[in-house]
Amino acid sequence: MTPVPVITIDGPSGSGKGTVAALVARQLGWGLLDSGALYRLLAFSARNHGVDLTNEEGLKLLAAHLDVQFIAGPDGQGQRIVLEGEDVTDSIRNEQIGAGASQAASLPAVRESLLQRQRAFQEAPGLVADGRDMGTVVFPDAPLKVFLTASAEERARRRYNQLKAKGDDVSLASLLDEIRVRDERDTQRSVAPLKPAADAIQLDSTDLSIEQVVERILGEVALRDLAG
Ligand SMILES: Nc1ncnc2c1ncn2[C@@H]1O[C@H](COP(=O)(O)OP(=O)(O)OP(=O)(O)O)[C@@H](O)[C@H]1O
Ligand SMILES: Nc1ccn([C@H]2C[C@H](O)[C@@H](COP(=O)(O)O)O2)c(=O)n1
Repeated sequence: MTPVPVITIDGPSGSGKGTVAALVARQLGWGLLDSGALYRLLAFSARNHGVDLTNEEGLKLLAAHLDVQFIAGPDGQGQRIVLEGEDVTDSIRNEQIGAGASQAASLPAVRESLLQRQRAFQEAPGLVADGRDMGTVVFPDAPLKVFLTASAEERARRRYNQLKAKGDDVSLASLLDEIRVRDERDTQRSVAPLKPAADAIQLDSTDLSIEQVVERILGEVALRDLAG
């Protein structure tokens, strides 16, 4: 039987993975895995349940029992994320939860605990999965792997514009610092560090628009005849 095709999009924070993955998935009519959301949900849940982000055993248990639903939005709208019956889609999108997610994600037992949950997203007709280790660990046999980057300055600028548009009070300099700290932790951890898979296509989006990145990826899909 032909395996369900997976496109993996890995890269550092703010490179545009989530935005591009959602657009590619929508264009192909495939499912979407926002793996970073799982680590964010864990950090959010840990805060709610009073579990310290260094408590590996406690986080492992929490990860194994995360009561979460990803609900596809109506056409043209993003998916909603529901944790223990509460819509937390927006509450998990801030730099504090992002930093907590990065901290929890450095613990081997936490990653192991979330592995099967991520692989269960591989359903017909196909899956677009974004994160840090989609191509290296979670879906090593994916027929198309993309490693999406952009300069730290450009990523901080994108994040600044995104948060400003939401009405958040943010500073470009501190966002750049946070991005650098997160890059350092995500690339230097001992398990599943952020790095391109040996067979990944590397795409620097610093000077590309979102539409150009999506087009490049869809071009690779067509080259490999993945969409049937
Ligand atoms: N090529 C691009 N040009 C300009 N802006 C972009 C580009 N790609 C993404 N953006 C914008 O940058 C912001 C961050 O993008 P996104 O959330 O997709 O990044 P990410 O890599 O998924 O980050 P994280 O890993 O922290 O979730 C969004 O506001 C998005 O619209
Ligand atoms: N596959 C993944 C996805 C995410 N993480 C960690 C590291 C990130 O800093 C944090 C938040 O992810 P984001 O939502 O910003 O993509 O979660 C990881 O280790 N592996």
